[in-house]
Amino acid sequence: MRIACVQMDIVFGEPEANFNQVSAYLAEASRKGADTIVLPEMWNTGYALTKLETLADGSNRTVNFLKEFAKANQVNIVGGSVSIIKDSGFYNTMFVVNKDGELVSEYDKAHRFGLMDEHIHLEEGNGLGTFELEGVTCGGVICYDIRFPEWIRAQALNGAKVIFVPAEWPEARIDHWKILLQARAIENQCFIVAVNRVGSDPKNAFGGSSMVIAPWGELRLDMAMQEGIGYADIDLDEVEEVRKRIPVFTDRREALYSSFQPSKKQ
Ligand SMILES: O=C(O)CCC(=O)C(=O)O
Repeated sequence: MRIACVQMDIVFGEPEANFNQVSAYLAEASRKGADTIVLPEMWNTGYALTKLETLADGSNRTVNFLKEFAKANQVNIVGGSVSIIKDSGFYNTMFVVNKDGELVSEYDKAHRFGLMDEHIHLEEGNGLGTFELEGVTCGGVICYDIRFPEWIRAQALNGAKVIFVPAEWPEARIDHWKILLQARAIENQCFIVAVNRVGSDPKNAFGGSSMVIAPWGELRLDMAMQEGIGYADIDLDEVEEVRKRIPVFTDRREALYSSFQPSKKQ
């Protein structure tokens, strides 16, 4: 599977400019033979959370745009995430479409990041976010979600062999990003494809470092601060090889772990 990671700057609060940028990146990546193109988090609006009433997608625009491109160009798109409006409020949502232009996943970010006011402006998701792409079970989580190892583990236990992570991760904590992602790949013995943005918004400078990490933990792509598209070819047989070499999933002791769950506070 040839993966293309779109490490772009995002124009704060300007969906039109961002749709134009993403169109150009999708066209370039598909021209260069990508099977699966991955976008960053909240690429339509950036973190313009106080303006979501007017800016967030309430019309299926993003889904239709991704579906049409995917079908016309026979490419899978892990559509990063976008801000959208549903009946119950605003969400930070990842759409994934396959080469036939079918929507195979709609995942709402499960853990809201307080340092960036998500808990004030966004609703939290409750779905797991695993999906099939060309017969391979994949997972998707968004940015802050990677700080919750049990959440990524739940995807791996549900069969995910490749986990996609779109993000807007600040440069100030980019060491955490790199270490957490590598740990998530090693402990779950799966590929991690993580796409962060570059550039800045009024509150944060972002740290790039989009990466493809193999199930043994090696970096197959590290984009550092380079703006543009990075490519990596991944061989899914590696997942089985690593899982055979060190059979973590066979050796897990679920009953033991649950016997030590802390009792609820009164
Ligand atoms: O966990 C972090 O340090 C960054 C998380 C974040 O930026 C986000 O979830 O948008």
